Amino acid sequence: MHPHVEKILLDEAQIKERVLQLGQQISQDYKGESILMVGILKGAMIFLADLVRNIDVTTYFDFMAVSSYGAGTVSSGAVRILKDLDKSIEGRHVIIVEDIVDTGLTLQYLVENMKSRGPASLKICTLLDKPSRRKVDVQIDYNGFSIPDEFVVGYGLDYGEKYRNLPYIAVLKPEIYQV
Ligand SMILES: O=P(O)(O)OC[C@H]1O[C@H](OP(=O)(O)OP(=O)(O)O)[C@H](O)[C@@H]1O
Ligand code: HPA
Ligand SMILES: [Mg+2]
Repeated sequence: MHPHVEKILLDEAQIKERVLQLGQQISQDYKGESILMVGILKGAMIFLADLVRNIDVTTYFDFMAVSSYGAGTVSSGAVRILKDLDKSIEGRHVIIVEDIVDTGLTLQYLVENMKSRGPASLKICTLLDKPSRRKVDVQIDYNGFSIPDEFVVGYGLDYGEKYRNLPYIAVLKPEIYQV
């Protein structure tokens, strides 16, 4: 275990099993269609990479990068586009892939933004949901795990850009968040 980690919330085996289930469910729901998975950088990168390997319908990728947290643990509330999609999503079956839905502000912005581009359908898939922190109502179609109100890192999620490479989802020791 990494020395900065206080506790592991979800270990590698739990994540692997749930990601497999989500992939199977998406494959079933989109049978005969092709899907465009839009990964939200950087956090969703690892989840997306594992998820798509469990999907057996025709799958395309695109990416968007937005940022609202900067270096801290509190959302600034203002969502900035750092990288936009490469191509039009008009008429496509789009799934937004997120690592976590916390206040919901990022997702609300993304859903409104993408709906205006005329996809054939739009669904949301997130690995983690922190429902107790929600500030705006957002509909999640595929959720890996609901977690308590703790700032988590690992499996793509960062604190100050660190810890994304941990293979599990963990909470850091309090003294790490304070510095
Ligand atoms: O529901 P919210 O309160 O809006 O929080 C969720 C968003 O915050 C994180 O992104 P971040 O801005 O940290 O970018 P990152 O993925 O590059 O770390 C996370 O990846 C989600 O996109
Ligand atoms: O708990 C979290 N961890 C990392 N990034 C986040 N962005 C929103 N919530 C979180
Ligand atoms: Mg972040």
